[in-house]
Amino acid sequence: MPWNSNSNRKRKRKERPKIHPKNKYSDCPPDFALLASLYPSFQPFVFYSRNGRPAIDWTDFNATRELTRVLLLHDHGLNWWIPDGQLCPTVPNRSNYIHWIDDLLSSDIFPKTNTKGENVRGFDIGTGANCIYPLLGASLLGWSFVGSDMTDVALEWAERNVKDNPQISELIEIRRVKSGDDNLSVEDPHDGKSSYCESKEDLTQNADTEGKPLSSSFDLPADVDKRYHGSPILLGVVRDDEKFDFCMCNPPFFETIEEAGLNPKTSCGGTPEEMVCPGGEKAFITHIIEDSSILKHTFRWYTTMVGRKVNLKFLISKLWEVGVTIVKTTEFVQGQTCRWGLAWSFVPPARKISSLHVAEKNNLSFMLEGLQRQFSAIHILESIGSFFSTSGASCNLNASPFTVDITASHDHYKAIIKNEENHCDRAVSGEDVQDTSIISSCLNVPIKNLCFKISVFQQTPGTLLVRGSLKQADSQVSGAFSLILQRLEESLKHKFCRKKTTVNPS
Ligand SMILES: C[S@@+](CC[C@H](N)C(=O)[O-])C[C@H]1O[C@@H](n2cnc3c(N)ncnc32)[C@H](O)[C@@H]1O
Repeated sequence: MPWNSNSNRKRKRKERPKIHPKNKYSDCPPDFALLASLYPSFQPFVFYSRNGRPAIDWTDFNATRELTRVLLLHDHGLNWWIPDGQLCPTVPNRSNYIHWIDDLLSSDIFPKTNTKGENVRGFDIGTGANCIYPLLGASLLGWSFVGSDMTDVALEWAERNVKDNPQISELIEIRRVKSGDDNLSVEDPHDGKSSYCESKEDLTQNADTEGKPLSSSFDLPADVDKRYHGSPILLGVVRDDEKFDFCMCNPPFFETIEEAGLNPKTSCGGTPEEMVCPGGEKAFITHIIEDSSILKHTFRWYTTMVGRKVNLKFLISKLWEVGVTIVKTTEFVQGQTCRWGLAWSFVPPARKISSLHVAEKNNLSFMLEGLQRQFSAIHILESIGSFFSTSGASCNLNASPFTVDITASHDHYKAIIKNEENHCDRAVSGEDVQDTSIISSCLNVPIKNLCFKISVFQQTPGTLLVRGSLKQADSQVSGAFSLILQRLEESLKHKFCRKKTTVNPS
């Protein structure tokens, strides 16, 4: 198994390039011999293989649980335990997800609302008895959390794991999601009283006769049983007045417990309640997407783990259908296990506005991700040509090396901007109102001829980079150039990517 001798470490690190660089274990995997010498309770689980390397039996639940306990204690100062059979998390693996969320929050994709690390508030969907994400997020980064779950054992042990760590206990609230028919309320396990209850009417506005949510865009093809019909996930659990920076989720991945018990090489426990839900992760995450399309700006980022790549593709197409503004994915690899991280948001990206202020730039680029399969670089290039030529600008298209040279007068420029305003079903959020007023003032200032080149580069299948290079150095002209590039980006995404251009205000 991983994390043993130096040579093995090097080999494994090469094989597992996806461990996050900020992960405590990326350069320094756990040292079993050291841990065994420091923690006598761990010692019985460590043996030395023929080549003298310390190892543990990964098929022994007690061994993996004890390893998690000592790692949380030794490296994070956390007291932790779970009862027999509950899902046992691997600490390096779970830390990767936390660091990825930290990257999302620190990126400049959206306008900042939090100073890094301050008052970041997360929601862990299905925190489990192990409560691993709130414990790691609070101890590594000082984040506060609501951790939801619905089984008695998960709630009882998550509470215990929080209380046993007084240094961070104030940061974590464990919230009960009621299961069963009367599942439309949540309880605070501290006092057992219902702390929130959305009216059944509100929650079943789009419901069938059995109270199961109905949504045209979410119906899983011709298989009613595969639609999620369990307890509420976000809607009905999150309170009206709450805002979060992110939510995260390690969902019940499987449709049956037989499917769940498929990895004979490890024993990480996991009860049917933890591992299984009707329709599996596809149905569970589809329901999160459905909730997010109603809750919208309640969360800056919605995130989840996805266990199967085929589901990832399906879920990404659902996201574009509901009008998200951005989708991000990553891969979490550890040993033999590979999972994906999926993140989305309804917040308008900051770049749209900031590029107006960063008007001095002569080279601007954007990505076209999630291209529909039938389109390639040549289609994009031709579309770029017609985007400019319909406004009267002169275009010289070169199919090798995929460039278009454009010369546009002030009138052409005005036509490009106005045409696209009419064509695109543009957003009406506050930011876009501001955007529109800046555009009007830009259009009224006469500019010289604009000369620029647009180049198209293939990145990966389904992803292209479009770069615009202005041939003049003039701040007034580069402001107009920036606007043109925005319009081009909107137009191409609208035409070629599976994404709606409309951003509905929440
Ligand atoms: C795979 S476990 C994840 C546990 C923990 N977060 C981890 O990563 O090890 C999934 C958890 O989701 C919980 N769960 C299932 N449906 C839920 C719902 N509607 N709301 C909240 N939790 C739910 C299960 O009880 C279980 O604890």
